Amino acid sequence: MLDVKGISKSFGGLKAVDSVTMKVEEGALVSLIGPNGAGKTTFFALITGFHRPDAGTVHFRGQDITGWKPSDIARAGMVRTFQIVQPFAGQTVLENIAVGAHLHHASRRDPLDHAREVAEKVGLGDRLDQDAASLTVAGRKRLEVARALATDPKLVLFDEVLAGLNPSEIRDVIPVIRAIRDSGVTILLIEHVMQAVMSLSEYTFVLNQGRLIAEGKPQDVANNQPVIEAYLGHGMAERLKRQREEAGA
Ligand SMILES: Nc1ncnc2c1ncn2[C@@H]1O[C@H](COP(=O)(O)OP(=O)(O)OP(=O)(O)O)[C@@H](O)[C@H]1O
Repeated sequence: MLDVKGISKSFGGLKAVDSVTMKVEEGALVSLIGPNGAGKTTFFALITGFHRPDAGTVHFRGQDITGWKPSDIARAGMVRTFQIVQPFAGQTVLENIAVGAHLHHASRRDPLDHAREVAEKVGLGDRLDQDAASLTVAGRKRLEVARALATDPKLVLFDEVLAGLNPSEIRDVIPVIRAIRDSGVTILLIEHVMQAVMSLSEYTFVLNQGRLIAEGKPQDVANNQPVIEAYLGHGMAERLKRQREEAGA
């Protein structure tokens, strides 16, 4: 479905994304993790057309989409969410969702009907007429998911949709994400909430300082020495191992 080869992006002297290669299969639910500043959001921006790569290619559903505009990539079926959710002020939840639906359904069907269906899916069905600006953080996150879904994506990129939520809100949203995948949408998510990474994703990619340093099943990746070092600092993997051995001895 998604085939990224050797993609790179520098800002001044900083290599934010450094020759990253990644494949996501159709129907997968995979995650992209890494410490702050690792390049995750920049990677999303590169593959969805918000930044132009310095090098590398992006193929989506067999088509070379490198350098395409975000709106054309969305029309081809790939959309991203944003970390900072900014609803259109003065508009209702329904209207906010319908903006995304309009992108695809202008000539086919009523965008408001489609938006209603999407709102149900993400648990906003009872808040359709509320001013979107009055939603709580959790509500705004659901709205961001809904706006992406309203474009009828084949692949959706979620950028920290669980950030800022409390544990019970996270528990509520995890089944929503799973249901989206089960409805046939492929998902790649950036996530810091490890509970979600572990329980949701079947496969994980790890970025550090712009480079892909590990990939595999989340449980395996979490025990991978370079990954532990990237998160906790140099020498940490060895120290943890020694602690575990001492505790077991
Ligand atoms: N537009 C920009 N101009 C200059 N530097 C940038 C720009 N966007 C990102 N960077 C830098 O690129 C690096 C990667 O940033 P990015 O936001 O992609 O990381 P991230 O992994 O998403 O981090 P976080 O988990 O904190 O969101 C950082 O050092 C950041 O400061």
